[in-house]
Amino acid sequence: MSNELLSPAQMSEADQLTIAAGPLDGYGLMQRAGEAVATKVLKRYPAATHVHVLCGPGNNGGDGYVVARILAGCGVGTTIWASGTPRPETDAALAAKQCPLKPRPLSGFDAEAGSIVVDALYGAGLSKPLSGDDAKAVDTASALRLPVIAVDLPSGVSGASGEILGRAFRADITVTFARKKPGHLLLPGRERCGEIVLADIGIGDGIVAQLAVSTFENGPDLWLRQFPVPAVDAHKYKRGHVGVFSGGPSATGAARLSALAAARSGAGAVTVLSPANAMQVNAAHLTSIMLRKADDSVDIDEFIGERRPSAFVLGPGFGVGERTRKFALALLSSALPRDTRIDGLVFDADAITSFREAPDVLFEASRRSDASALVMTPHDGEFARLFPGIAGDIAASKLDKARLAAVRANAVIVYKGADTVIASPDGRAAINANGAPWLATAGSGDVLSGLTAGLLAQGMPAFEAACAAVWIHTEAGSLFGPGLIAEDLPLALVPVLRDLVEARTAAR
Ligand SMILES: NC(=O)C1=CN([C@@H]2O[C@H](COP(=O)(O)OP(=O)(O)OC[C@H]3O[C@@H](n4cnc5c(N)ncnc54)[C@H](OP(=O)(O)O)[C@@H]3O)[C@@H](O)[C@H]2O)[C@@H](O)CC1
Ligand SMILES: [K+]
Repeated sequence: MSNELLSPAQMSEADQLTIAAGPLDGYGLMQRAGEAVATKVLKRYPAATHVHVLCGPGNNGGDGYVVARILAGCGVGTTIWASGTPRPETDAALAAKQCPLKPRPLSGFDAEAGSIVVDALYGAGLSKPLSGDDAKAVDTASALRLPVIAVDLPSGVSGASGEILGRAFRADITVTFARKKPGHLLLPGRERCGEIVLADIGIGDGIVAQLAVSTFENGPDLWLRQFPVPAVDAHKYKRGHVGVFSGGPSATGAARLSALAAARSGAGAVTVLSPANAMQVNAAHLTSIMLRKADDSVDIDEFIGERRPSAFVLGPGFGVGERTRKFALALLSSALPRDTRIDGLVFDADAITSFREAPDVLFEASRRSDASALVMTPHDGEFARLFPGIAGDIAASKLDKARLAAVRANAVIVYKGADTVIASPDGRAAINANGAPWLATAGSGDVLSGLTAGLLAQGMPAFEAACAAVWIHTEAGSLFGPGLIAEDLPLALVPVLRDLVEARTAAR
């Protein structure tokens, strides 16, 4: 699997394991890294008049000296601008010695139009904010609008978190090695990477397998095997039944969007559970989707007992308050194995906000319930309401925060945004990078929660269902493009679902 994401510490471990296994040593890996970058420069910018290679004091700079040596050897006008000198007897020092070009101090960095910048200042070893000549070099490259190829990461971007330390280059291309790092996908880092090119430098899949990686880039590779494809003789109730709770008479649209998405996902039956006073409004807008009154927990119990639903959505348009808390807790206690078996619960929007004063009540109930059954889908504001301590931890990345929250809540957390992170209480996490700006529209989250419930109802495990729903949702948004409104989304899911079903069937 090549969708693993390696933290800088894991990358260095992979480096050490590869060296220990032979035949490549550290200098050999550096040669390969430099070759990969130089090849990209030559291919992508064959008409470049001059290449300026900015080299830092560590191994990222070492890669830079290799790039400069190769380019100069190919007859490309090349200048090295060095920020410090490599420590003696390191691979970087050897790479600098092997390079025939005399470095100039970075303080004097200047360039002419038509030239290219190779940023090899800092990569995995970035340890503090860029300052002084380094920061000035970022400003110069940006003011001159020069194309930038970054080695491993744009200098200034943290590979672990995607944070920008002080200043960072805005690369057109980032060439990274073996596997991507979380900082390539998390914002704001992702925006600084440009096109990301993954180069094989001799760190094999077997080496990566030894690292027991639990962070992934979200994509079908991660969950296609569990993606539901109905059997030929599938009865509608065998394909899962989703219950979606509706708000009052003036707040029913969100539930219907959610219900439509659940139906499109392939669930065999979907019921909108409506307060008595909103039954007429809902009835006027529903056709294939069923409708049932649900005013209190007795109604919920009856529905569960009679219709055996396999998943629920609670939250969209439902309202914040005591009634929502009661419904949420009733559903969680229904998910207990001694009671009716429910495959999945999706709590979104108001179901999350309703527990802002007492999140532990929710977490306790989820701990008592079937741990794998609950998926919560907070955006930034909702996340901060439910997990104020975690949200305020300035040392934690979005990836760390989602992971901590998943453990705290004993639930799969879909921490939404343009870089949605999905985290499971078992430690696995995925970052979604096929984000579409068109999805930032009212009601889009309601569609996501319905889609997630639809996949849960068809037996997909919670982490995989959440990852699949997020990916499908963003893919559909990208395909639809400009003009997208939430009403379009359930139908826009269809071509994405069709491709997945085909891929799944072909893989059988
Ligand atoms: N691992 C692999 O598989 C392979 C890795 N390879 C390459 O190695 C790179 C990692 O190398 P690396 O560990 O030497 O770190 P690197 O990014 O060069 O920086 C460390 C130096 O910079 C300094 N420094 C940091 N931030 C600073 C700042 N803001 N301002 C000023 N100084 C700062 C830091 O100082 P210190 O923190 O020690 O005070 C230290 O001296 C990796 O990205 C890839 O390109 C490839 O060769 C092949 C295989
Ligand atoms: K760099």
